[in-house]
Amino acid sequence: MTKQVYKFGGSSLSSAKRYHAVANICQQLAYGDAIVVSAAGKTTDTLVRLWSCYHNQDHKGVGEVIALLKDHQCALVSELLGDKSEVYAHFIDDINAISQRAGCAELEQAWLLAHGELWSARLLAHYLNKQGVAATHFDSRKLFVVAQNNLKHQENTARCQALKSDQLNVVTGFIASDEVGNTVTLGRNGSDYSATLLGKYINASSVTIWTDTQGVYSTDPRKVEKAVKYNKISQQQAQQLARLGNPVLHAKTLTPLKDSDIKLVVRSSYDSHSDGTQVVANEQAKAKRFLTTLASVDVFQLTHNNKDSIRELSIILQHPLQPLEVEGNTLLLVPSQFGEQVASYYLQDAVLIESNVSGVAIVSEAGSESQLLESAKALLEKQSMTLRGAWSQNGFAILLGDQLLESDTLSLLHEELITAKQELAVIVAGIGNVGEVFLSQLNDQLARLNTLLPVKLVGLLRSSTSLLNGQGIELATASANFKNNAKASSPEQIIEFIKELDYGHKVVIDITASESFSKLYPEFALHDCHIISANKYAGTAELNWYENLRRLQTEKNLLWRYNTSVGAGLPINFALKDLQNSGDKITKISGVFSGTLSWLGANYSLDKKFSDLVEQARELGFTEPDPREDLSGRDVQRKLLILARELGLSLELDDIELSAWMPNELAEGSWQDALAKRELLDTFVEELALDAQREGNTLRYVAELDTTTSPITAKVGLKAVAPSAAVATLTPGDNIFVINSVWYADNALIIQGPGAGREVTAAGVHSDLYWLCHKLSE
Ligand SMILES: Nc1ncnc2c1ncn2[C@@H]1O[C@H](COP(=O)(O)OP(=O)(O)O)[C@@H](O)[C@H]1O
Ligand SMILES: N[C@@H](CC(=O)OP(=O)(O)O)C(=O)O
Repeated sequence: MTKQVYKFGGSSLSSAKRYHAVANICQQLAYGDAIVVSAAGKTTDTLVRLWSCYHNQDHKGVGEVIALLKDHQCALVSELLGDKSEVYAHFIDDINAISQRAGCAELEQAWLLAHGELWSARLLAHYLNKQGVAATHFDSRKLFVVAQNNLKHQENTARCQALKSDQLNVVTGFIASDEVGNTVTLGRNGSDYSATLLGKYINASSVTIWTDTQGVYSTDPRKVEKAVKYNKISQQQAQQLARLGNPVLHAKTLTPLKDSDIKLVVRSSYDSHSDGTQVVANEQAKAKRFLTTLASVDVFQLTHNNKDSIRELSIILQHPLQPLEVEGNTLLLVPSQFGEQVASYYLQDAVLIESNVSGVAIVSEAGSESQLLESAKALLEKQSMTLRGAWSQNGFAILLGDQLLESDTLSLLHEELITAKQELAVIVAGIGNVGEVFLSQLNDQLARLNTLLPVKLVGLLRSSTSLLNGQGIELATASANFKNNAKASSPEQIIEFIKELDYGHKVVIDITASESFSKLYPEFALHDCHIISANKYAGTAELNWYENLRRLQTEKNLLWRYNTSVGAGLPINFALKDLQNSGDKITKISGVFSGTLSWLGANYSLDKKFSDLVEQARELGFTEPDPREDLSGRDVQRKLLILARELGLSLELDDIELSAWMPNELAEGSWQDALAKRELLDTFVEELALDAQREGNTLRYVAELDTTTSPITAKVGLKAVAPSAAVATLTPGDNIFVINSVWYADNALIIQGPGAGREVTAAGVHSDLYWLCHKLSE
């Protein structure tokens, strides 16, 4: 049976709530799997502080830090297992042992630091037991032995056979032992390395690193809001990032995976449903760009490039070192904490040229490093940063100065050097009427879009067939290509395709009118896909579903544009958003929201039979094949709901009062059946029109939303209006949106024009796509 390894970092175990979330993930695992844990939250940092107080003989400090550790762990254990539990008692014994050793100068650093992981493994295993899951905790000092700085792989593989196949195995990360049983650590952040080592030792099929971000991003998403999550990154770039000190993966994580088929994935324990980032073989991922900060490094110049010495020093420090070849010189960048060790290792063979400097590294596709370095230099100099060193080499560039880079400087660099290169993959669903026109316009639009960011069409979908090509589909021949090469495809296949797309950004453009397709939107969001929809179903779906989708999109920084779902190309949603963003408060929206009903309203008069007019409209292609879909008013009701939700109102479709432009008796059977009873329709309309005429009014099919009434008025139906009213003087077929707000109180803002039609709708979708590209490139 194939086994899997799951590693939960400190960020995933920082509180009782987080342990609970981790336990929920573990519930899904199979017995025999291994779970590698780090110390909870910042426990290792606290233990390092304790060591430093002890080392400096700061007895008061020792007491204070021990109290801190006690507070944190006791709270965790009490909340999860109670203070009468075996784990609680064991922890108290441990802390007493630490205090006692500190008191009699017998503390040993690695032994002390090991406690964070020991506490986590014990607590998680017992907490899983409490939840009915069989789990045992293992002290990895009994599994991983190191001799002269080298792991004894053969022996360790044999030792790891001790893991149980009928339980979950919770193993401490970060720690190992030497040949005589003394504790050693694998370096800060070393639990990632423990996880891949264990993966190798137990021949696991995958190792999943669970952390607090949804994967590996173009830069730290906590510092740069617009950081882009990558679905796939190459092992080479992951390694490069890690060597430069990026914390998302420890520098040695990839070493045990060399020449193995073990998959490596980074995922978020905060959002266990989302895909993470797969770290794949170099040829399976496009080269990406990354920014990573460097804090407190020393730069040494070596008198000669001795690769063996660098390798040996990396082993001693448990930190892979990255030599830089600059104009015939070899430079070595090391975290300042190792500066003294490096100096005493090399003695006269290395000269310290910069001490305690900070800055940034850019990891990029080969060939662009020197250009990126020059651009970054110019940007940083503009920010008044004095550079102490700037170098580039195959695959990366480094810029160092006196200060750590602030978020705004990082964001600027990210915007100028990283985002600009992210490609957008476009999948167009629905290539019928409007879709065809959209595609034919896309060719011309591409030049404009490409000035913002590179855009590539990768998928064309119809209801049950699709043409999918992650490398890109030639636009000029796309329609013919679809006709000849489209294959039957299920929603699952489409989702899988989207999941695997190796692009910085992805968007599904939904030009279908399919409710079942709209149900896939949450899946699109889970796979980091933006959405543009002309389709009205998702925007008017049941509130709970709709709000969950919105929440997911917000959490993942995803954009959803749906301007054409109301009023085709008319910029109605845009206008509402814009007014609200500029501080206005919209009080009322009313108007005629259907081209068909607009045409019928403008052309009807008492000297005509309404049913004849409807038939005429149907023959002209102005109605749906079954005109009752228009006459029911359901479509207008959906449009009003989309606008109401745009204003932040939590309404359901049925909260909007609906009266159809036909009597209920006509709803049954086919349109032909309804036509057989056409006099019912004619009388229904005639009576209402006569009533209106008596008051000097005329009939229009109107949608109305008024937020100033209590309760809110939201209704759709026929209304008698003055012949001079804006809704009555409309060009037949046009839509009109009448907006009242605090600023447009007495004199309404009116948006009017064709609210349907292939060209304007397709152009409206392009407007959304342009907006999306603009936003992504900002
Ligand atoms: N490019 C990046 N992608 C994702 N996270 C990053 C990146 N660069 C820096 N980070 C930071 O790495 C952190 C995860 O590393 P770490 O705190 O060591 O996690 P853990 O405790 O799970 O091992 C994230 O919280 C994030 O702030
Ligand atoms: N607890 C150790 C090891 C580790 O890997 O931690 P994390 O997985 O939280 O980065 C450290 O802080 O260095």
